[in-house]
Amino acid sequence: MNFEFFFDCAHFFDCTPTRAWGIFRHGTRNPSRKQLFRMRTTLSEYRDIILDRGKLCDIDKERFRTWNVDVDDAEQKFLVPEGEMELIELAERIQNRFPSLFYDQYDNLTYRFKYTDTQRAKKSAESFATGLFGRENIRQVWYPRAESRDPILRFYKGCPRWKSEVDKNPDAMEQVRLFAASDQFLQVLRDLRVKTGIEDLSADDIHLIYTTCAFETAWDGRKISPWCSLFDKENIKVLEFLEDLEYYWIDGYGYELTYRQACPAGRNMFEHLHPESKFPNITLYFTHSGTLLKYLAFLGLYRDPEVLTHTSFGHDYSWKPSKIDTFGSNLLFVTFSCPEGSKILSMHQERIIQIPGCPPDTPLCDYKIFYENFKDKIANCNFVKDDFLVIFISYHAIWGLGGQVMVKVFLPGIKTLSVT
Ligand SMILES: O=C(O)[C@@H](COP(=O)(O)O)OP(=O)(O)O
Repeated sequence: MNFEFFFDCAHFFDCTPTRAWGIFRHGTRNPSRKQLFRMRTTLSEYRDIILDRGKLCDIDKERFRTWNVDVDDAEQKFLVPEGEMELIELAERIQNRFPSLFYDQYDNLTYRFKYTDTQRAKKSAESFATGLFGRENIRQVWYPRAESRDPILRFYKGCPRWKSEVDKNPDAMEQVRLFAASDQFLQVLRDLRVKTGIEDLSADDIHLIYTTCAFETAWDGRKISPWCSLFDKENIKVLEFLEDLEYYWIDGYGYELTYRQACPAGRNMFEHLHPESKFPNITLYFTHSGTLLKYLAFLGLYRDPEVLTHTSFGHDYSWKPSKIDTFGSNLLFVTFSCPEGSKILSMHQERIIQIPGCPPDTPLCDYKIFYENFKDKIANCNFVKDDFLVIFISYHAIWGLGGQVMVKVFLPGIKTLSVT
């Protein structure tokens, strides 16, 4: 069903929006220090070779002639002006859609913002607040202390089991390695070696060129990055697929542990969306790519019937991080009070989405049905953290009402955090 028709309706017939819970990736940022270093060294050297013997038209060569890296190391991964605008405008659009819920006056009983302990997430939260309340009013906004290993906003940072079994597990990259050895990828390598005139250009170099093209396009869509001119459409499809594959196996459906560990965030969502929740009406979290992807998989979104492997190239599939995990990616859930009970509206990238298990023919899902879909995952969300077994026992389990007792059991010698 096409839900666009409902898109501008803050009120669905007799329903009124009462609560919201949103999780956002920060906006467009600078590359990491390591990437900046490689851009300054490797790419500057390649720029000179391309100018000398690259097979490009004059206009593309001209772009290379004036190219340099203009980002200070001290600002690695910082939010850029474009990223601020993304969050300001996103907030304005959300407010326009739900004006009665997203008031333009801040008060800490209505709003709760939280960001991770990074400049880009903090600045994104502040930009979002600017969009809601206006630049002159944002000093009143209160933010809780940011945590580097926030158990909700960046749950995987505190999960050594995921780190060893998935993130650092060489097997998790097997499909990526196989695709990097495929004819399709080797063709990209050949194409780029001819265009650049660099005979020993490596797969790593191609990745660096591809991400530089992506960053420079994100910073200013009106400017053409010279590095993009090295690719044709087919090359881009191949490189996009390689990234999709990597994110699938590291941050998505490849391993169940990856998305099961998102259950504390899921529980938090229900605690805040419940119609009788005592938390502020609007909760907004500003975090990272890794969180958004794992949370999408926790929700069962963009799941393909077939496992994504190196042979899936050219097939139709939904797990596309270049669309579902862009800078400024957003997931927003809104509780509606309706005559027949409470309902949930789910939105991803500002479009209404259907959560698996919810009826396909209506944008609003009964709160009870919505909760039922996740009840088991939330009830079986047990973590071992440091020396303590931390068990969340939910009371009022029905409807996931926001109440729980945290029990810590001392377990000497156990240092892993795991989802059981
Ligand atoms: O912090 C970063 O470098 C990446 C990966 O973060 P994790 O998945 O490691 O949190 O996320 P981004 O900030 O771009 O959203």
